[in-house]
Amino acid sequence: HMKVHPDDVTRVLNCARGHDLMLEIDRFYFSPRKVEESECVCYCLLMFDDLGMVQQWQLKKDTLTRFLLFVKKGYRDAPYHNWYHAFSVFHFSYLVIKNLHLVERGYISSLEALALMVSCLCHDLDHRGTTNSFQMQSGTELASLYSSEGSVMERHHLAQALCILNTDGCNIFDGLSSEQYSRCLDLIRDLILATDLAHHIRLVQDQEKMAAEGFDFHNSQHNQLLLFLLMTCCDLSDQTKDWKVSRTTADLVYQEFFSQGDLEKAMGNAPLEMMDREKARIPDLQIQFLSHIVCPVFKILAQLFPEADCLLQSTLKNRHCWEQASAFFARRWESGHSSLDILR
Ligand SMILES: COc1ccc(Cl)c(-c2nnc3c(C)nc4ccc(C(=O)NCC(C)C)cc4n23)c1
Ligand SMILES: [Mg+2]
Ligand SMILES: [Zn+2]
Repeated sequence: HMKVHPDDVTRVLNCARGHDLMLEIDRFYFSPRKVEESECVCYCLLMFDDLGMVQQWQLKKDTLTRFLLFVKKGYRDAPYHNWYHAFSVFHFSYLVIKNLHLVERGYISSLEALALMVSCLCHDLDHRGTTNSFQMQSGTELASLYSSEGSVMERHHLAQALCILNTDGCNIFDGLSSEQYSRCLDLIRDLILATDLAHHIRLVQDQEKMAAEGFDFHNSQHNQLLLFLLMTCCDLSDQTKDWKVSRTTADLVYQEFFSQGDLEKAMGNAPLEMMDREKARIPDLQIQFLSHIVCPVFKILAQLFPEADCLLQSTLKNRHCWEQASAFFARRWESGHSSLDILR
């Protein structure tokens, strides 16, 4: 089973002690993928501290460090769904809490902010780089455990998160009252399960209605819809960065998709076109994904928070880049070329 060495904890605590937050780490345009892997855990500590959470929730730094190291070890080295994805999703939760002033303005409570950040860190734990439908179709052990409830992978990510919290010396919430503790675990459960895109697609019309009507601070439904929206925004946040990050992320996602497609073909199942390396047209698929999923989500966020307009603009700019790439490839596909090399 996963182990964390005491020297690792000491090394992170020493790193955090003398460290300031990296310049501009709290800006929306900052890409967390630039942080050295060996410094990520130290920066998680600094971000929790920067938001006053260490103080407010009496988080013990050695417990938090051990928890973070277990979470980092809990991710596999899949092309996309790895520790860096978790770290960047967590970083974006820090950005929205800090830059949209979510707690001070009363949109979410400080406990919800804590649960949001911890859920982001844990939301894809032990991901194998394959989808929920792949679990069901190939009858994996995770499907046999969770397929009756749906959201197979998300239930596994949640189980892994709870397992780490129950590991000796890793319960970061042991400074919370029993009422706060159970509320926090309920939030983490709902927030991790909300990262299933199928769950998001069921809710997005309600979220659009909420943004159109205006956020109602006395409506607990609006509070919950906002928390789920924030989880999806964090999970898709690579698409709010510059073109190089957006394109590189798409590369990694399609590495996973095409590997799954290869597996499905080997098993005699026909993969979705977006998973078939022989058929997928990445620029066109990305235009669809940005148009149908990503841009609508950041449009809702920008309607609720004017400061978030820059995020919507970035996703629209990235979609435009894919449109130009698609037009370019359409000409090349006519003349028989097919590699994406020009995008390097
Ligand atoms: C928020 O939860 C997730 C879960 C899993 C993934 Cl891989 C992603 C994700 N993160 N970045 C990407 C990029 C750049 N392209 C993607 C293209 C298609 C899809 C996809 O799942 N299409 C199925 C359809 C029913 C929507 C997901 C993509 N994606 C997000
Ligand atoms: Mg996921
Ligand atoms: Zn994710």
